[in-house]
Amino acid sequence: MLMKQLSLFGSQEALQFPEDLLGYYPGFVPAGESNVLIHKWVSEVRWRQQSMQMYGREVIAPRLMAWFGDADKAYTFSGTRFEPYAWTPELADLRTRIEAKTGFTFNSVLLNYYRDGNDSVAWHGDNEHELGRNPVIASVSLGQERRFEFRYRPDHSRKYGLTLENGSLLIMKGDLQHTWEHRVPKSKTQTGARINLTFRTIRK
Ligand SMILES: O=C(O)CCC(=O)C(=O)O
Ligand SMILES: [Fe+2]
Repeated sequence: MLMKQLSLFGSQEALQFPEDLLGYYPGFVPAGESNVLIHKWVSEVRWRQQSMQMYGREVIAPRLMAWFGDADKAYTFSGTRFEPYAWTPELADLRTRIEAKTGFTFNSVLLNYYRDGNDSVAWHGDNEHELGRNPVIASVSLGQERRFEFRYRPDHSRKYGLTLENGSLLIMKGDLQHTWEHRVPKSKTQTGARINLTFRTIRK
């Protein structure tokens, strides 16, 4: 499934993508449940639009964010400190299902709300100090499918992409965050709302 998904901007290089760094599980959240969760979270979550330091400049993040997790697990990225909201029953349930499926454990989750195709996340790696070396990140995507792209840090011309479908679970692991960057580019055609959840382990 992943091989089929990992289409390339170039050609036969797709074969060289280190697949042990990714796991992709389409349909992890059933469509009906996904719909209910999106509607609930769009209206109930206390979303924040962060301003953050990007390449030395203050920029407003082109999406909304919310951070949930164990009370003592604050998270700092791009110069902003996030104090977590407490786990909700739905988020705790999703976490349990991911842990059961993958065998990995998580103590926090970042929600990103992409209101339409103009919302995006720029090239970055989730290699913050709090996540430790070779973090495992479980990414659940709900709603509008969007393109998810990777580029190799030492050579930006090595790029790959996959489509994160409604209800899919993507596992990122190994040294992916240190050796590759990822992004969700803006889209003129994928205009619906999307919520992405990245389950993480804050080490402190
Ligand atoms: O929305 C996504 O699929 C990815 C979000 C992301 O990369 C992040 O929150 O670090
Ligand atoms: Fe990320």
